[in-house]
Amino acid sequence: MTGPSRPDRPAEGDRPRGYARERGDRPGADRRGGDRFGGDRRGPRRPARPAVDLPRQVAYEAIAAVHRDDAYANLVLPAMLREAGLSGRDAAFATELTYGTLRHTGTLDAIVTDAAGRDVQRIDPPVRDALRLGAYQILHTRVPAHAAVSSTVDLVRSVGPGATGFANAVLREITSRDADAWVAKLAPAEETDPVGHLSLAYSHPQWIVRSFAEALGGDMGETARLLIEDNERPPVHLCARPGLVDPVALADEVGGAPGAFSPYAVYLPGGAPGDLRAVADGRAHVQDEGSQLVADALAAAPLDGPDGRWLDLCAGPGGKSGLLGALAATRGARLTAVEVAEHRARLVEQATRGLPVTVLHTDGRDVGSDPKLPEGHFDRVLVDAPCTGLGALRRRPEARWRRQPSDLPPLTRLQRELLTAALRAARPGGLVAYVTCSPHVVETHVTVTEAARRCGFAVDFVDARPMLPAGMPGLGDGPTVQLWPHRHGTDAMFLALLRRN
Ligand SMILES: C[S@@+](CC[C@H](N)C(=O)[O-])C[C@H]1O[C@@H](n2cnc3c(N)ncnc32)[C@H](O)[C@@H]1O
Repeated sequence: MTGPSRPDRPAEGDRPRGYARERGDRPGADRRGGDRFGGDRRGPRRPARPAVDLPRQVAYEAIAAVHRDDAYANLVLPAMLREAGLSGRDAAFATELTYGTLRHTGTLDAIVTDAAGRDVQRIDPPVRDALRLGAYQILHTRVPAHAAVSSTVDLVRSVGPGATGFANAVLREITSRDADAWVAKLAPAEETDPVGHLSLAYSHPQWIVRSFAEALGGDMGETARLLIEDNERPPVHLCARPGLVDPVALADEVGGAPGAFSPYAVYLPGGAPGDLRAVADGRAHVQDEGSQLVADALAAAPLDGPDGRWLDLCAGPGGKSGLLGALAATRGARLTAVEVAEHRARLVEQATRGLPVTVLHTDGRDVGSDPKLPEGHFDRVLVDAPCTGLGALRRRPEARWRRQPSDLPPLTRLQRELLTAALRAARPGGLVAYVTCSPHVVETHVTVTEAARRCGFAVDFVDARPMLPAGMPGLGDGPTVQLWPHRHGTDAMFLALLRRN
């Protein structure tokens, strides 16, 4: 690996002048007391001349906050956009830069390492984040290369002034190839190391590529299509709550389109769904179509005997409880929604206001010991278990780099315990839906099989496929269902339907 020759490359360990986090300075902060984006908090706001245009400055700040403070991009970015007064195309550009850079970080880091001739981890963090942002613009946007380079060098001038020459040289080297040519140079051969190849080509950690490939039966071509989909901007779906609004009418109202599969889904063209009247007044909520389908499948499954007591054992923040609560209202049933985290239990209360839902702030594993969660009591039980979230990576751009294989053992233990509790909560003949937004087989098939084997009473698998819309393609051989972004346009939700005997 060689880097460009550059006499002005900072020496290893050089801390650029003026960069003094230990004094409380933050990259981009105005040392005279101004805010991050040029305002002066000590006096009346006056126009400031930022070194970099605001969308790039905001994207940089969001990326830096994710890496420096372990922030979540989907939480910090909207606040930063508001603070900077960005909207419309500028906000969309800042969002694209932030999310795109975070998603592609693995591949961008390999390219920066090669172009710099030094491991990206040894570059000062503010300069490193600026280079990632610059590399993303060069390789994945229509920003002209010279503009991407000069704006990034301007950014480095404010966040790591000693490194402008270095940044300029690295970025120029990156412009020497397009994204495909960089992958051809740096990725291992597809034939000898397919996982390593896909990992570098589509910017996912190898262990995640391996787990997707396993869940897709070893089909590397399909795995590649999934990884590509994970790098796209995810669609926004609304759930038109049954009994409260018709989805076609809702689609008209919001300028969207009825969904392809869920009878409640409306696809939004863009914008801020939180601002919609239908969401504010509780006729609809934001929810991936796959989440709607798995919750609806539980409600749709045939059941002998009473059908008035429904339970959601992992309810926060309340998306599936919102749909199940609305369905319960149309069928004279009542939903008990359990959530262990207090603030999330409050979110469930907000999400189910006006619906026949009782929210319990308690541990779902307390079935049998909590008098409000008696054993053998419920007709339909949902356990939407805490999981790695590998099926929703397109919605959380930094998540793929944060998750580790070591997250699996504690999560799968909890999943087994919650599913066992759900089976105990169901009455004989009652139905349990086990759901994850992860396709990792350890969280799906292994968890379900183990819990069913060890729960202490007989359990049957119910074929879940007929509970999904007729004609829905790509549902596999059953009895469980795995949805996929690249097949169905949904998050990768897993569903197993069990009947307690
Ligand atoms: C995947 S989320 C559920 C999403 C929810 N069903 C929805 O559609 O909005 C899992 C939830 O389970 C909660 N949880 C984790 N451990 C729990 C436990 N022992 N008992 C009850 N809830 C638990 C988490 O706090 C989290 O809110």
